[in-house]
Amino acid sequence: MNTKPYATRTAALDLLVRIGEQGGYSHLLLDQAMQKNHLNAKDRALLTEIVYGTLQYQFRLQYYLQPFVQKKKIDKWVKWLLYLSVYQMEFLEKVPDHAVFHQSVEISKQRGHKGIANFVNGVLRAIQRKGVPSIQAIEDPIKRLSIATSHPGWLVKRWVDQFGMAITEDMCHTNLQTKPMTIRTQPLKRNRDELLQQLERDGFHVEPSIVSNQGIVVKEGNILHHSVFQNHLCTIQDESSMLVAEMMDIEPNMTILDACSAPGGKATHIAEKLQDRGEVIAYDLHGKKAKLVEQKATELSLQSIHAQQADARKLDEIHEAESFDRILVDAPCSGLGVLRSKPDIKYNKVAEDISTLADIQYEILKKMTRLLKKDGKLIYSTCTVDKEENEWLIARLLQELDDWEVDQSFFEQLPNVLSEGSGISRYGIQMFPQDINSDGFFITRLVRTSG
Ligand SMILES: C[S@@+](CC[C@H](N)C(=O)[O-])C[C@H]1O[C@@H](n2cnc3c(N)ncnc32)[C@H](O)[C@@H]1O
Repeated sequence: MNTKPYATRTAALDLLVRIGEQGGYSHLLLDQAMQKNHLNAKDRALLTEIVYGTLQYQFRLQYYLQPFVQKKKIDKWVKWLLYLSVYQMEFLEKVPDHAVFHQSVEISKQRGHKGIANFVNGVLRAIQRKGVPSIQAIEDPIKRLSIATSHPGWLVKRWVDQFGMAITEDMCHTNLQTKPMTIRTQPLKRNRDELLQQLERDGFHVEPSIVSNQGIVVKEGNILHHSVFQNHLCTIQDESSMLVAEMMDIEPNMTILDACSAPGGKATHIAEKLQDRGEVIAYDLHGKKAKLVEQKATELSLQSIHAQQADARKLDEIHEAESFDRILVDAPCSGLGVLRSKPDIKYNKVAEDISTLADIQYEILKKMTRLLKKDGKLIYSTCTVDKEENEWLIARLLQELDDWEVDQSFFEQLPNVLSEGSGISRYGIQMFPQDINSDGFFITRLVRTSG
């Protein structure tokens, strides 16, 4: 008997219970499960699809199941087994219903008993017979969008209040789609044109990024298995994330502070922009994470990065005032711009988390103003879509510090494709995931007022 289908579905079920009930990180646990179960490439792809798909559509699956399960009390693992089964029936055309029934029943018997197997079988067959309930029948537009795209109601409402229905709708739907892999060349090792040509020759479908002259969008092909990735000629980075260092206006020989730097995606990009001449002083609150920055710098053969542990809120005790040409605060944030790769975030965050984070972001940013040279530039970024952590935070800071302003040349230097987008405000740019099919990010650049 081929046990592989059970191995993949059983692994998917274990992961979903762990992530869904205990709040584990989806990307880390998925990696571990793949290694532990020795799955081949096809099963890895199926496991990823089932785990991410079920997590992404959790609310919609719950809505689909509700009329069939009603108020019956079921174990958590049975709930997740039903979710992953209905996900396959509704979203995966290549998996036939009879295979889903068979595997779900077998898993129910192995993990529970015959009574559970009968229940699961009954629910799934009733869904096949009667069909799932209609989403269009939900009258309230916020609730309809929340269920259809499986985002918490409070978050949909918050986004609609802050950005309007059209942007929110687009964003929620984009959050369910996969995003192309993007890489950043290490230009001191290999220039982008050469890398593009090499990858094309090797059968990849690649395109140059429109926001970074080091970026490449990999439309087809698995870069993780290619020597250019394994030999660290490039690194994986989202395009919005690449835009941060692009907007720092960096020149060689500068002294740059990266206050919240782990795992080092932007610190290494900054060092590359410096042509590895100058200094990148990189900190992170966690010592172990600061080590990751060092490791990434070593992999990419960058000498100009010095990473250490420190709380960014106390850096004025370590460094003298006006020490840096550029300071980056890529702040700890709610991560609402990266829901495509980390779907668990949307279920775990609550509105109060945002206010707590905004206080920390404010404190870090304010401390940094002392450390910047008179003619320096302070860059603030988050991978989130929320005004309290972004525009309103900058507005609050500028109200308190009347000798600071948003650097107007920042807007002139934005790539054309973004310069007239809906996310531009006087406080910076809010990139939505749908803008260039990348992560949601906020970026701005502050300077002291002249005169
Ligand atoms: C968004 S991540 C930074 C990502 C990084 N810049 C990159 O591009 O790879 C935010 C980082 O801030 C760190 N952090 C959180 N609170 C901090 C604090 N008070 N001081 C310094 N770092 C902090 C977190 O550990 C986390 O690694």
